[in-house]
Amino acid sequence: MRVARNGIGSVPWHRTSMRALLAILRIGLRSLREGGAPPMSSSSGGLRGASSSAAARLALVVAWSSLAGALSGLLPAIAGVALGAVAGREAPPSGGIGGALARLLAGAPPAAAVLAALGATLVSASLAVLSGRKSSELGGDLTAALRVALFRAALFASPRDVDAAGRALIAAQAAGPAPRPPSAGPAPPVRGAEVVRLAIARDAGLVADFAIAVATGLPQALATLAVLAGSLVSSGMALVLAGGAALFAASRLAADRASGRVARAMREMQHADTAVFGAVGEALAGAEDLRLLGARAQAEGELAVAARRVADARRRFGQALAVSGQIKGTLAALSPLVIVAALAASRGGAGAGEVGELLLVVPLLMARLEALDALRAGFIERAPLLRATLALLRLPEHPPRPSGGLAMHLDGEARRPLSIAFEGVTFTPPGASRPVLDGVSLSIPAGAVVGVCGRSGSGKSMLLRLLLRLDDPSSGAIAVGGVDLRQIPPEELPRLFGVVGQSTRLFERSIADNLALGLDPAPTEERMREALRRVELDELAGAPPAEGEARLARGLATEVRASPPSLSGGEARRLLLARVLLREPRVFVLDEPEAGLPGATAEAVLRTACEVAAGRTAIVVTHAPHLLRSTFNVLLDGGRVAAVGTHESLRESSPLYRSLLAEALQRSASPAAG
Ligand SMILES: Nc1ncnc2c1ncn2[C@@H]1O[C@H](COP(=O)(O)OP(=O)(O)OP(=O)(O)O)[C@@H](O)[C@H]1O
Repeated sequence: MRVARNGIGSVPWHRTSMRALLAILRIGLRSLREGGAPPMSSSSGGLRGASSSAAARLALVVAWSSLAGALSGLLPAIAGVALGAVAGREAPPSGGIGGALARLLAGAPPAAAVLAALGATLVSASLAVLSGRKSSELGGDLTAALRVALFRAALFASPRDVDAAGRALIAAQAAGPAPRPPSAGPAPPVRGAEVVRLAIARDAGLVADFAIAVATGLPQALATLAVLAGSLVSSGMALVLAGGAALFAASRLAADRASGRVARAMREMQHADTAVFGAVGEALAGAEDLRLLGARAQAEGELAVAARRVADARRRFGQALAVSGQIKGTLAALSPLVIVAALAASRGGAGAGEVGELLLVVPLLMARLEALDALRAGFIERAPLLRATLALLRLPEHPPRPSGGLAMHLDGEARRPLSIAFEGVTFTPPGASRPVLDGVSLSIPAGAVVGVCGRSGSGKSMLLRLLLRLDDPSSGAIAVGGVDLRQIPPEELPRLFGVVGQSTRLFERSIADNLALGLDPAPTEERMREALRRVELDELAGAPPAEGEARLARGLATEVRASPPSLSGGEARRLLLARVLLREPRVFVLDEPEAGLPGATAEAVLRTACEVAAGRTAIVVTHAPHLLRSTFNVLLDGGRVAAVGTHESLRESSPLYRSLLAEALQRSASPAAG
């Protein structure tokens, strides 16, 4: 028996895969029921129409499939009776379903028996078509619902966890005794987030299709086999059942090794596909950087390696599939032997009806056993995919919600500024050997604008990450307005903090859409224009061009493009500030809002930022302390608070501050900086 490598222990594959599939199905159906929208969303979501009692639809599909399967199990007996009637046999078959049917039709003209057989065949085929249609509809809806559920899980989780899950997914696909691909050089790098993107785009469909195949194929095959078994045993043809089962068992044993190879080849192929997807995503996003670095040929080479691996894996998959198919085909071709053996056992006592029934029973028996085997192989092949998909769906939400009684809301209070307190905050990144922040205690009064400075790598950005709950302290606590951050529901954080960070980005949509992102109701155009004017972006506010100015004024409908960029660095930074302004946050968090801008622009942007923040609590990280002459400043060194004070007092008391000041002044004075 195959044993799953899933970290759960030595649990057989079929139990873990089946459990994973059921759990995924439950999550998918729940997502379908919820309309595919996250619980906090106010929109109804596009799937709600399709979601009406998803579980009931699934139950109906299972019922149709079972009925279609049971009826097709009856068809050989019905056809046998019809053949017997046409052949003019006097005595009806003694036992079984055939006997019962023959007795039912006794005395009826042969044409009636033939019509009954045709009618039953038609009904069975119609049921199968109906169940097929319903199941493919459900499969489409389930794919959409799983995509949404996977996307939501990834979006609400910590990026660290998403990256780790993506890497684990690839590791699971690579697990097992798959032969290392012989060609194509070193393995392409794995990008966790890209793997998760592919899981949402591709794997959701694979998993949904498999779930529906199991939900329809399993009951159909079992129902047919149960009816066939009942019919054969009751009519004294148990030998046919035993012969068919023996032949199938032999085929399964022979094909088992081959389907193991198919499973490994399939995983290898998915792995290689993922590498291509990751390489394409990264290279296209950084195409201009690659060109400027002269690294386009290298990127092309890496993609070629990944693409060659897919070709190799596909070839091996095709070979393994052909061998496994041949083994099954050859043994299926031997199935007439079972008929011959059954006829020999009847010692010539079989009439046309029985012969006809046997001719239909054996292929049907083999087909249904093979359908069951295909599902079994499917479970083996997809075991890593199912487990990894479930792990993705179960990614913990970040930041975690406060448990019921602990939740505190800052919303009810007047919109007065809030104080901030760091108390003995230490943070060591997962896997790192030493803390990035070490016992930081800091008290920021309500309404103060505080500058944070320090050398590169001193922990300035990390301090802000912890305040924004992008990470949580390893020890110590942070309080805002006297409330521990961990007690504030995560959905309230966007209204609490207005952030312009080093990597805060605009999205590829209009300026108005960028400004309104996350605000419900969206601000009026007039409010947007006012915010743009406050950050000195009059041109984007739609003001007419100055007299004699050739450039046409750009307005709120102007599309933001990242590559090539449609806004200058300074414009983009000001637009981010306008976005923060519109949110009316309680605390401004600005991480080097002037970074990368030339001297005069940097100073102007920082001045605007401080004006925007005036009267509210604000933390401004900057490399240029001289830009924060009027604020109370905190100096970080090696993850610790080295000194606090006004610009003047720090200049007098701290050699580190003086040297940072000198470096910053030198930078802003040098032509390269401006
Ligand atoms: N996941 C991590 N694992 C290990 N070290 C990390 C991790 N994240 C950050 N660090 C380290 O923590 C230190 C502080 O980083 P941080 O980004 O806060 O510095 P900073 O003061 O903002 O620097 P800069 O001014 O250059 O932006 C750096 O040395 C950085 O390499």
